[in-house]
Amino acid sequence: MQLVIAAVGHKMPAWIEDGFGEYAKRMPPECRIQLKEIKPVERSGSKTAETAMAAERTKIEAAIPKGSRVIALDERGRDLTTIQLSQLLTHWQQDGRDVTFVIGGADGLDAGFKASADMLVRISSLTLPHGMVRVLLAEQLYRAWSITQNHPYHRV
Ligand SMILES: C[S@@+](CC[C@H](N)C(=O)[O-])C[C@H]1O[C@@H](n2cnc3c(N)ncnc32)[C@H](O)[C@@H]1O
Repeated sequence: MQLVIAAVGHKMPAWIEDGFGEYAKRMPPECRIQLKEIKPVERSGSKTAETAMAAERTKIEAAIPKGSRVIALDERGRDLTTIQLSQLLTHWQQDGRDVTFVIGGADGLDAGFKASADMLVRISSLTLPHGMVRVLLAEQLYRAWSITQNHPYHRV
């Protein structure tokens, strides 16, 4: 199983890249995180947020591996505890399908895309900057994996 993070946004500041890299590099080969950055669609002239998000949706869908389970990140999504995430990770590893987490851009994710995702998940009920979401997600995936391994990183 491969974990993919498809994230609208590129040219992130070094502190985001370092933070993401710190957790991504800790993941074992059988649970590697692959980051696919999607260049945001330019917001200009008559383009509405909806038009831009629809164009980003097309690029996001092109980045999702065929057959992958899709988890959309959204502040209105379902709350998961880290333990629940670790249980999901175990389940995903057993069924072997890739899992793609999708992080939207400045305006968020296209409504139709969110409706079609397998799951809508939030990290908090606060609106977070998209760069920070990829760092927090990578840390939570590492923490969830460490729980499945009884690794001392996670303390109850
Ligand atoms: C700046 S936010 C977009 C905010 C946008 N106004 C909205 O309503 O979704 C950019 C992306 O970061 C992710 N994001 C932001 N806050 C989040 C949270 N609390 N939980 C999960 N994902 C979040 C989502 O994928 C969102 O599309």
